[in-house]
Amino acid sequence: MNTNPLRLNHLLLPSNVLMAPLAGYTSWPFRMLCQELGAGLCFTEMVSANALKYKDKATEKLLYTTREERIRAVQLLGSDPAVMERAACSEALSGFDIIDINIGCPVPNIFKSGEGSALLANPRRAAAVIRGCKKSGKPVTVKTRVGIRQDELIAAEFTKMCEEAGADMVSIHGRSRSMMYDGTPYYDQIEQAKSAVSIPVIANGGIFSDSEAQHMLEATGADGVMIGRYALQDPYIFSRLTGRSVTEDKYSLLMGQLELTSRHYDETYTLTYIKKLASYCMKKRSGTKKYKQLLYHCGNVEEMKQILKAIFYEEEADRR
Ligand SMILES: Cc1cc2nc3c(=O)[nH]c(=O)nc-3n(C[C@H](O)[C@H](O)[C@H](O)COP(=O)(O)O)c2cc1C
Repeated sequence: MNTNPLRLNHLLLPSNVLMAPLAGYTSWPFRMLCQELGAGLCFTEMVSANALKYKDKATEKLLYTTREERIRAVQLLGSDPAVMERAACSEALSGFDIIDINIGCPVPNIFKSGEGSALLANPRRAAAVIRGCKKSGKPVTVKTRVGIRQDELIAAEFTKMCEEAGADMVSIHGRSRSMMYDGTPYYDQIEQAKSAVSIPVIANGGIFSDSEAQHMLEATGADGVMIGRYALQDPYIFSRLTGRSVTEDKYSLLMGQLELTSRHYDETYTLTYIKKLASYCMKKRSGTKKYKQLLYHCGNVEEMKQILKAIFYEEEADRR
């Protein structure tokens, strides 16, 4: 695929293949991995603007980053412009370069509270939220969907509103809220949105292979693509699409993630994250039930190393 660096306000993203924010996965270790493999930008998972004021341990973990992450993007969830402005300008986010606003989350309790994809029905409020976040002086990006219902798709007008309110980039998940995470994305909606604005538009949704990434780019004319779930099962998609050479096999990659996570997070967090990631990495492989059981009963990091070795090193060696 023809990939290239992407200008976002004053920042130059090294590639136009982006990693989607994924709650429970896109913590600092996984973002570092995607960066190493060629992803142009990664986002924290969504962080509630309201929760920021409590400074609790869970939010602290979500916001963990280091200078080794070259461009740091935090995603905020909220619908009160004043609260969002305060969060975007807060000391807690001072280490981040980009503020991304979640206008796509379909989860019922978030939707009912007027946040996430509910803001698609309230463009004036969404515009005020964007203007509030812009007070941080940082580039502000929006991640949204093509609409709430399939019979009322509004990608072009909503993206135009985002640009007018000051957004520096809009990533569009080509599905409506009602479709949740399934079904063919509306490529035409993303294409119309791209034609309506001059800021970068990123196309997201349903990319599960290199050829689907290529197709997404061609069908929408977008400035880049954003990959979500598929990157968990095959993070190498970033290196293939961007032409970056990588020698590490899956076993070394997972061991690297285990080492990195255990150095920066507590053991409970490390084990939970590695169990989920290793399970994703086993997708499409047969006979993995016994390994999944081993993974889920594993109680410490040393034991986890042995299990990863059995699954990803010895198994692979047997196959060769
Ligand atoms: C487990 C999971 C967690 C997600 N968390 C977030 C999130 O925190 N913020 C967000 O904007 N989107 C979130 N999404 C949506 C993804 O970023 C992406 O838009 C969606 O999965 C479609 O892309 P894909 O088909 O490539 O996975 C999440 C999706 C999944 C499956």
